[in-house]
Amino acid sequence: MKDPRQYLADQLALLRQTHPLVVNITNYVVMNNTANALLALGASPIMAHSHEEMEEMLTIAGALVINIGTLDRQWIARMKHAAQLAVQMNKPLVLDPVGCGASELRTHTSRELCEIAKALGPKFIVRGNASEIMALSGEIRSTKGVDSLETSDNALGAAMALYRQYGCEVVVSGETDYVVGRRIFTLHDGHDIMPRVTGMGCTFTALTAAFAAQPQQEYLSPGLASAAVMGVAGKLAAAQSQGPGSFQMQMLDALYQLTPEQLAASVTVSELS
Ligand SMILES: Nc1ncnc2c1ncn2[C@@H]1O[C@H](COP(=O)(O)OP(=O)(O)OP(=O)(O)O)[C@@H](O)[C@H]1O
Ligand SMILES: Cc1ncsc1CCO
Ligand SMILES: [Mg+2]
Repeated sequence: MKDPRQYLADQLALLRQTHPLVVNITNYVVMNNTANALLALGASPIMAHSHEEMEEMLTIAGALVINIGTLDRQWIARMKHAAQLAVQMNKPLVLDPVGCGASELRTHTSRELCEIAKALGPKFIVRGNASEIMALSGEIRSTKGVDSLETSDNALGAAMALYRQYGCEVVVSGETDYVVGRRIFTLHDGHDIMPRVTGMGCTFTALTAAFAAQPQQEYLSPGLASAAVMGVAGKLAAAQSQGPGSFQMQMLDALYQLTPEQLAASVTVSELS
């Protein structure tokens, strides 16, 4: 990869030209927020989950999000079907294992989806908070819910284990974001108000899919691009906000206003050697 900053600027500029379509199977809590975040950044969302239309959806889409946030038996069947189609059609898939570790159902379903999606290799990406990534890898058995009890620093080993097991890029969010693939990057942007707004992680996941939908380059790290965008937009939005309510609104505006130059200049990224 050329300089990661140049890569990030190019990725954002490309997204603004191509408006990639992202199909989202996601949870009831965040459907509206994530659709708006994708639009604000310059991508195009569609929320769809029925068996009958999934093949057509993936034909026109650049990538698929599977977010297990409000799963049940029927949704799980839809998620597995969509994941199988994504593999057959070689479409990038980003999994958000929301609440993995909070129930056996969530942990088991996340692992089943990983088993299906691993055939995609680096076109499969897992984005979760530290607790979710540690539970998915088996490093911890249970978690409190959808919010992380662990720091992302503690999840680096689990992320590396998942990368080895499934060949996927693994993105761990938190005060430090870790992007673990063939190379490992850390980012120190964002703001501590972000975990006080529901669905910021789900937005991170959806934006990851928007970058995954971009035409391939020499080395593509959709998680690096989305981590940078979330972090820099988060910093800018927090500076304009009084609390979680105004932050949500400011975040959409920041995603909309963010320029490739600003992204490259403001991101705090380094590579672990
Ligand atoms: N303490 C923090 N300081 C700075 N940024 C943070 C902090 N905690 C989280 N973030 C940022 O907030 C965003 C969401 O990460 P988080 O780990 O809260 O996701 P999550 O737990 O999956 O969220 P949700 O399930 O509500 O969607 C990321 O962009 C991350 O970098
Ligand atoms: C709060 C919550 N519960 C299930 S999904 C979700 C959105 C944030 O992950
Ligand atoms: Mg989450």
